[in-house]
Amino acid sequence: MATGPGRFFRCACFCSENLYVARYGLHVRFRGEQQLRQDYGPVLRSRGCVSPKDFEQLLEELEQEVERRQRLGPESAARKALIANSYRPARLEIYNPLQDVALAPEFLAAAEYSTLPGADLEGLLQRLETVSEEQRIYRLPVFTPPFCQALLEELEHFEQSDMPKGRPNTMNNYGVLLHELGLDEPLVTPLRERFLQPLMALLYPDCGGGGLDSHRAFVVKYAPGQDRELGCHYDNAELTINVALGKTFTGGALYFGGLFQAPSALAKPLEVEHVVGQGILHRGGQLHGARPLGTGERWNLVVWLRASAVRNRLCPMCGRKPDLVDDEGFGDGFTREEPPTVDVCVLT
Ligand SMILES: O=C(O)CCC(=O)C(=O)O
Ligand SMILES: [Fe+2]
Repeated sequence: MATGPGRFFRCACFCSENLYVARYGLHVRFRGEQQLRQDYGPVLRSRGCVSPKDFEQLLEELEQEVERRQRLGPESAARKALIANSYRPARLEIYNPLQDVALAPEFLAAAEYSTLPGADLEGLLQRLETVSEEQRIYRLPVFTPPFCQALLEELEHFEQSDMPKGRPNTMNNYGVLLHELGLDEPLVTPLRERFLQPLMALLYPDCGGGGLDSHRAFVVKYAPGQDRELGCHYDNAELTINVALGKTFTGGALYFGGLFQAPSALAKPLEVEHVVGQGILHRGGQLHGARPLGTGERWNLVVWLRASAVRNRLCPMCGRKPDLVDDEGFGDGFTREEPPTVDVCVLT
């Protein structure tokens, strides 16, 4: 069902900033031909956009991408309504409210610890793996193997159905938007509110971890003949959890650089292998990408976690005060409300 304009908004920059050109491995700002030539002429040439035809093709692609982004909200709501009316799930239990039995014991223990009155960061760090202390990247088991399996089966069933499918984000072409499938309410929102929120509040209090009030959740799929890797980017999120669901694969490790707000280039990226069932926690602003898939298929659940109290001050995508535009559902997590007083500081 379409939710229409509501509490959450997106920033107008969505249609003009951070347009991804996979062929040249570049994110660009786009306001028209002249601006594109002026701002990106040399770097585009250095990446192989040399002939007038190359440039014309790029222009056309960018214009199409802007139009696609402008249509995104209403089209997504229409898909969601159609799926709710006509799609027959294979694994109905996935649509039941999230049960503790779906969650790995380590995840339950870490989340439960985090809700205790005396809980602190040191205690939580004993209950998860620190991948990088400096970069504040952590990992822990999230779902049980049977739940991963059931979710994968359901996602594959949906993929093979004749239902309309949206792209998970502006860089991945294959996967599933969980809110379109109706999985936000039973699965992702409880996961965020009951489990991720207490964890993130201890791990990242300075990034809005204690004030997560919306999310965008999707599954990315990598397979031969489809997407195989993901370019370097930062997420439109304060915090991200990325859970490997399966299937069996080689390659596809995540690599991390510095924070986009303080780029130190990707001189020596940190490589982090995906482990099926486990989730990697990182700051949305941490530059990262995914290495090429070797063999098999890789499906990962990615939840971009948003804290309006942080993003209302500064849109992470354009770096300015957000220019609010109505949107469907959680939009891009901006609100008009005065931010509640939470312990946040803007990253610099
Ligand atoms: O492929 C992956 O595991 C990373 C996906 C990702 O970074 C994203 O979708 O934001
Ligand atoms: Fe990402």
